[in-house]
Amino acid sequence: MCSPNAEAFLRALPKCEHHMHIEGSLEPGLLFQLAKNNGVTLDPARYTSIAALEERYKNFTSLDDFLLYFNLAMAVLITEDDFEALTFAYMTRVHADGLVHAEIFFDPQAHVGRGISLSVVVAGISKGLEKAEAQFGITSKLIMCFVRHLPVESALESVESIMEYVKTGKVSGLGCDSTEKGNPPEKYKEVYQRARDLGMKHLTMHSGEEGPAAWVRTTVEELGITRIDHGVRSADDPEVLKLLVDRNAFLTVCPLSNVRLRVHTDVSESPIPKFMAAGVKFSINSDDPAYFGGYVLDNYLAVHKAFSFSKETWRGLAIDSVNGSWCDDDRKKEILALLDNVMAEWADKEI
Ligand code: HPA
Ligand SMILES: [Zn+2]
Repeated sequence: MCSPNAEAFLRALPKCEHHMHIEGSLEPGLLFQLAKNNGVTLDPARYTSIAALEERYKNFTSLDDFLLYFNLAMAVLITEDDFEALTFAYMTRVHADGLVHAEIFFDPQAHVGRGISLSVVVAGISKGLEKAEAQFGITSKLIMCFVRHLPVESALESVESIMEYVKTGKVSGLGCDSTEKGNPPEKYKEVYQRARDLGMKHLTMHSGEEGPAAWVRTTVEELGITRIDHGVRSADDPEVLKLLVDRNAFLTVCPLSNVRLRVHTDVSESPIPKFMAAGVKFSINSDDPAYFGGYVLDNYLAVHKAFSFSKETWRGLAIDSVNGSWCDDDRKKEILALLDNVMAEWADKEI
């Protein structure tokens, strides 16, 4: 347990989230509601009740076991309003957690492949983000991910089709997710190169979640990508940690996800202290909050419970999180000013 003061401090700390799949914020309640609204029949063996589904989510055996549920559930997302509702529900929830900036993934291929047009998906998510900025002041960026379980050709098509939304500013970056085992990063060199050629500026990649530290090395050295989603397996190789520091790389770490997907058995096994000792920069994120037992603050609390950081340490992590963001310098300054205010308010209080 965290003390009430620690919880209040971590809630107040201005937080940025860089690793959250919007489809992974689809709570069982909204899932059943949208299935009903849209007349979607869910597999009755898997989707019996909210409680049963929540129990099943506590027993994922691997990334692929989770991905089965993650991909099945998307069937209920049909209309622009569905995507807007999903996005706004997430933003409302994290506003209460003290999130001030969100960089959000979505998987275009997963939607286009089942007949939902890209324009519907992007318009719905964008509306949810715009409404949240107007109402809560949370700034955001939208990042498309291509999925590793489909052929490279499909990823190339997906990157090409997203460019019209990059040009209008609705989409800001490219990531890569889904099954890691059997899909080493070098397989996707061409996809990232195409994105660069087309003018995509912000690049990130899920790497070193289940795959080895050597794949994080490849991601950095051969693909030239220095934002790494997860990257926790880097801690297995001190040379890779050194490479991450030398290249000023940034990891988006997801502690509760790593426990639910059995990367570690407990948050206390997270390599976060190793990253800090080595000087590797990272942020703390929820990944798929509806599936992994918590939103961004829950992840901060779990880290605090495991490692009992001081206020100053948390301040340093909050600064790294701001600096690792893809927002502009003015927004970074605003968030850092919020952080100064919080630190001043908490100057005389213990956590
Ligand atoms: O953590 C993840 N890893 C890979 N693919 C994913 N798709 C959603 N979340 C994840
Ligand atoms: Zn992820």
